[in-house]
Amino acid sequence: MSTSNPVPVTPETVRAAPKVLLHDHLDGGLRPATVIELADAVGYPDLPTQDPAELRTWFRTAADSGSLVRYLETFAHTCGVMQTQDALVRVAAECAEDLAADGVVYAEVRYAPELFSERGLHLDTIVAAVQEGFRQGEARAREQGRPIRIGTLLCAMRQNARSLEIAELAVRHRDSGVVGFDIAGPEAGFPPTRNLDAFEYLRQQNAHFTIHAGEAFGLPSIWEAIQHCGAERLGHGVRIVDDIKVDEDGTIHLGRLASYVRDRRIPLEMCPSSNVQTGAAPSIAEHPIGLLTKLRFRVTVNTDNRLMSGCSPSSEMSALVDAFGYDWADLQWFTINAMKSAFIGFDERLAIINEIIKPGYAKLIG
Ligand SMILES: O=c1[nH]cnc2c1ncn2[C@H]1C[C@H](O)[C@@H](CO)O1
Ligand SMILES: [Zn+2]
Repeated sequence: MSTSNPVPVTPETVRAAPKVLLHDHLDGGLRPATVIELADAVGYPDLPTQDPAELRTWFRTAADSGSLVRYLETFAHTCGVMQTQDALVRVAAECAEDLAADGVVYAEVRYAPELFSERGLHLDTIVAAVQEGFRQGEARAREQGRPIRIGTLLCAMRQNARSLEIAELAVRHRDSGVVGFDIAGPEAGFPPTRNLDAFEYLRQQNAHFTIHAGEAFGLPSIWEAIQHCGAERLGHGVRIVDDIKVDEDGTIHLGRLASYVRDRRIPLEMCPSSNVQTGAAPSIAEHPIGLLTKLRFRVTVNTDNRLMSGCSPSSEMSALVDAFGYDWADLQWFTINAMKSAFIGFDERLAIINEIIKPGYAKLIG
């Protein structure tokens, strides 16, 4: 990791570095001003304030509860304004632009279509509108000299039991940019095995899926997600540390599940700021990402919900630089880990690694 003439690692240079994002919720990343404008346009009356700066602070504070269930309550306001095709196109386009401006070159953005049908939008219409928005945002980003590619993941909400229907929706739209499936929502009380029919269907369709697991609930959730459901990646997966023991003398013991996750290179979609807010980790400095990175799990760095956490892909990476002293080689490693773990084709992943990520970091490493 020694370098001849590296560019200093600062928030600005980290922002300029190529990054890859696998775990970012569309309804958790709206611009505060957009929430307010859309609330006005669609007639949503329940926003806590009409001032963008105050709203930004409100989301962050309200999500800072130490509980996943209360954290999730804040999404009522974002989903509340995402109930028309125009709103969905706009939110998706701005998402692509914002990620591109932060240096993201490839992102998988997820959302639950069932949450946007309160006013009667059909699920297929919702997916088409979001895809249209991403294409518009990609085009604008390209014009601004920040090309980005966005793949979409469709989530089913654990508490709603509509996962097979959403899995079928994802497969129906696989040729227009939907690259995978996920289940989200409250974890405790809603084990991933409640959705086995959806996962079975996806496997039969050779489709990809990840599962939020090991965030608000521990090892049984991770074990079920991998061994019963067949998840290719873990959303968060942070509680895998419960299966790792560190002796006082520093000797490290991996349990069978932790070994399996590491040996099979199962990607961990880690979201440090979100985990601190929901109580899954005490602080960034004490976040298990430090240990898991040291042990060379397939760690990736993600935002989860940029609005609720007041973060961006680059701020999340910079926070890790501050906490753990990571250098460009580490940041490149996270980025390549993420790109290797994406749900697009092998040839496309390789092209982004070789043509964009490696040359980008080579310039920074010096
Ligand atoms: O970190 C999370 N865990 C579980 N569910 C989540 C998380 N972040 C967002 N969600 C939920 C709230 C959104 O409305 C939904 C789809 O994006 O996914
Ligand atoms: Zn999430």
